[in-house]
Amino acid sequence: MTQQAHVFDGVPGPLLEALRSLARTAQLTVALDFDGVLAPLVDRPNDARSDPRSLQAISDLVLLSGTTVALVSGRSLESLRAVSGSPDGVLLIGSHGAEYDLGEGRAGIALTAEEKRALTELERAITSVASRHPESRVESKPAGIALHTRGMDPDAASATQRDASHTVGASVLGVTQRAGKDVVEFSVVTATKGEAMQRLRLHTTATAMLYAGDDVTDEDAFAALEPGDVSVKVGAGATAALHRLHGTAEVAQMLRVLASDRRNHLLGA
Ligand SMILES: O=P(O)(O)OC[C@H]1O[C@H](O[C@H]2O[C@H](CO)[C@@H](O)[C@H](O)[C@H]2O)[C@H](O)[C@@H](O)[C@@H]1O
Repeated sequence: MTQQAHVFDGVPGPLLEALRSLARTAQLTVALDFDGVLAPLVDRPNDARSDPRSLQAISDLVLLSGTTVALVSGRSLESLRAVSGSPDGVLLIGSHGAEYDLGEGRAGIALTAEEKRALTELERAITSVASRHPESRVESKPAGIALHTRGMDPDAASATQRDASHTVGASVLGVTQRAGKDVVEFSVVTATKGEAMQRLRLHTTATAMLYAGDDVTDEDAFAALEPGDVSVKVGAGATAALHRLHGTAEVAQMLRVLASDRRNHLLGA
C-alpha cells in the first residue's frame, strides 16, 4: 500500500486508528484550540471564524451521549464566544485557562487588588509601546493584554516584541509573558492550558480526551494528556503531540471522522 493510501483526506492512517479507538471510550472529551485549529489565522482577531465543516462536526458530537466538546483558547471568553460560533452545549475556556464557562454559568476572573494594580500598569506600559510602534495592535483581556505584530515587517515586529518585553519587565511586577504566533502576551494571573485540561478531565469525568492545538501554549495541554488520550499538532513546529495535521481543513475532516466513529460505536455498528 502506498503512503497516499494511508491518508484519508489529509488525516494520516495512525491518527485514523487512534480516533477509532478513542471513539470507543466510555466518556469522551474533545478539546480544541480555536485560532489556527478551528479558524484559519487572519490579520485581525475579530475577523476570525470557525471552519463551518468543523462547526458541523462539533454540533454532531455534542448531541452524542457520553461526549463533551470544549474550546480551550488564549482569547478572552467574551472574544471566543463572539467569534467561534460554537453550538449550545460546547464548554468554553478562555485566557489560556484563566476563564471558564463549563455550562454552570461563566466563571469570571476575580482579580486581587494587587493584580488589578498590575493590570493597570501593564495597560499603561503596552499603550506606550504601541505608540512607539504604530503598526502593532493591542488586544485587551480581563487579566492581561496582547500586542499583535502580524503583517509587520519582521525586523519591526521583533523590535516591537523586544520593546514590549523590556518595558513591561522594567515597569510591572508579577506579570507572566507568553509568545504566540505574531503576538506577545502578558498576564497578571498564572494559568496554563495544561491546568485547563486537568480541570476539564475532572469536570467531564473523561475516560479519554483529544486535544488539538497549533501554538506554543498548546504544548502545556499536550503535556497534560495521559495514555489513551490523543494529541494533535496542527501545522509546523516542534511538538510533544503524537499526531500532526496540516491545517484547519484537515482538522474539520478529523472531527467528521471522529463524530462518525463515535456515532457508529454508540449505535453498536
Ligand atoms: O489559543 P488560541 O485560541 O489559538 O488563541 C491564541 C491567540 O489567538 C489569537 O491570535 C492569533 O490569531 C489571530 C487571528 O487569526 C491572529 O491575527 C494572530 O496573529 C494570532 O496570534 C488571539 O487574538 C489571541 O488573543 C490569542 O491568545
